[in-house]
Amino acid sequence: MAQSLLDTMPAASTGTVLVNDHLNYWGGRRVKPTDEKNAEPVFEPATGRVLCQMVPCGAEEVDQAIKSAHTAYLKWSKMAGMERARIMLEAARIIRERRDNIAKLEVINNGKSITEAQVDIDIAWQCIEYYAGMAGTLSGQHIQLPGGAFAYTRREPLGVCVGIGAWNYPFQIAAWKSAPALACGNAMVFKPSPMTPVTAVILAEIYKEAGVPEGLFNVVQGGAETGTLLCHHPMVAKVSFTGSVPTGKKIMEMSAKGVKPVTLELGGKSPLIIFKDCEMENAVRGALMANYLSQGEVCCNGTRVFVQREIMPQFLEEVVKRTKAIRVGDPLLKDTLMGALISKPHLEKVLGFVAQAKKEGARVLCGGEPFTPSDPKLKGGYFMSPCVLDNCRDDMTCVKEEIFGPVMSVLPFDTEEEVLQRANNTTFGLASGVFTRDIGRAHRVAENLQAGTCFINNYNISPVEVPFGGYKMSGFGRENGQVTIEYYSQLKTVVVEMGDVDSLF
Ligand SMILES: NC(=O)C1=CN([C@@H]2O[C@H](COP(=O)(O)OP(=O)(O)OC[C@H]3O[C@@H](n4cnc5c(N)ncnc54)[C@H](O)[C@@H]3O)[C@@H](O)[C@H]2O)C=CC1
Ligand SMILES: C[N+](C)(C)CCCC(=O)O
Repeated sequence: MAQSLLDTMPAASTGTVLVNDHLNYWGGRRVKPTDEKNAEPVFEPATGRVLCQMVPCGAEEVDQAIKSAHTAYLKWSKMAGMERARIMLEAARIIRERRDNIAKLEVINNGKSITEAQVDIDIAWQCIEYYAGMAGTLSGQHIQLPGGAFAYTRREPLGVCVGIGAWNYPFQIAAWKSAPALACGNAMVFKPSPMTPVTAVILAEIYKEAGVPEGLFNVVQGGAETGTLLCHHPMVAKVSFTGSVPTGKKIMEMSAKGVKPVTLELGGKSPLIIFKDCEMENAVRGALMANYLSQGEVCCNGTRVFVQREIMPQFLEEVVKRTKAIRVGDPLLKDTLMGALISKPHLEKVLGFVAQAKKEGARVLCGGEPFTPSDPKLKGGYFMSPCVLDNCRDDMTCVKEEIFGPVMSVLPFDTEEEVLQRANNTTFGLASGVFTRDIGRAHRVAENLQAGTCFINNYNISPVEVPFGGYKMSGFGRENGQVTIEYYSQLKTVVVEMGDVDSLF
């Protein structure tokens, strides 16, 4: 069924698509929701039109999805790692083949530009390909003990893992969570954000087509209530979450009741530090990459841009010029660089941050206003012009809180010591960045920034080989990279005696 929805994508344009397929998926097929009276409309951000209905799953449905995952887990976990690898590689291949159609559907549901969505889908199949490569490498240690005795360790899967996703990278988040989980021999029940329910189901269908056992990757729809049911379910072994800090805390509390390990990818207010010896052209590009991907709705964005005072005028001039040139509009058009924000309330929240910043003394150098593209079909869309704020101070709301929109706050600094102290003066610690030509300084700053990632002379690139995750209240656990295998598996120690038992009794 979804294949037919994907097949209609080449002809699809903004404002034309309706999704009528069922959006739940378990037992290897799309499942009709039981209680349609709780349906919530899902909007196409670029037009404000209803795209589909999202019907939250109740306890019975969540239970069915988890049981279906458990049945698949029993088969999948016993397969050779190499066999799991082969199936995952096939899934990656199918995604690559349908990349443009999946990206289009992602744009229609999420509002980001097609160019970005294509990159997101590429990162998704690369992630699955990467962990396919690791599925055959799982191994333990052999430890020699006295008298010929020895021990060995085995890396074993956890069981049924739950993934709970945010709306900013709907397909990619589902891939980032499922790829390492599946590589290790786990099954997954994934709950997308209620605002972006459409593409995770496509991933479920692709895994099935590639040959995973029925039920290995399932999708349940819903919001907080459905998420709560997932976290409390006794057959769930682990929860991996991407979203806000307040929800992350709740996930951790709920998981604590069942002593379930959690991975939390939470918000940020990351610093980007630009020293006067930087290569200016690259620093400006980096600042744009750090703030405007996905309409600024990115957890690791470098939204506090610290610029050394001597180069501030030159930096601002260039950044403002480039920001004004960003073409906002129909996200399915190739030359659009910024699409629509996720929802009307979210757009209003972001504009509210800009109004508050003005009140607290910031100066708007450009943007920060609702934007209505000239195309009449886009007049109900959630667009705004990207914004640069100057005259910012560390105590302003726009500098302290995660805005999750295209709003860059620029702050002057004088010395390395001062900027490090100010950059670290936050409860968040997801990412950070530094632009300088002094390699000693670059690595010193990287060492001293309290964040899970530090980009030197770039920002917001995300190769799947590289671990990603937070310090402090930005969460813990990692996604991507080799290390993530440890977050989706557990270690068994087997101790082997070769002699007689030397009993103390
Ligand atoms: N770190 C990141 O990547 C993200 C950060 N955010 C931040 O969070 C703000 C609010 O966005 P939301 O989508 O409302 O984030 P959220 O953190 O409330 O939702 C994220 C996911 O958690 C689920 N959820 C919500 N309450 C739950 C509960 N009690 N138990 C289990 N699951 C639950 C949601 O349905 C969604 O799938 C944004 O404006 C932004 O500042 C949002 C999305 C992603
Ligand atoms: C892909 N990347 C690095 C720009 C963002 C991924 C993290 C997120 O979910 O916001």
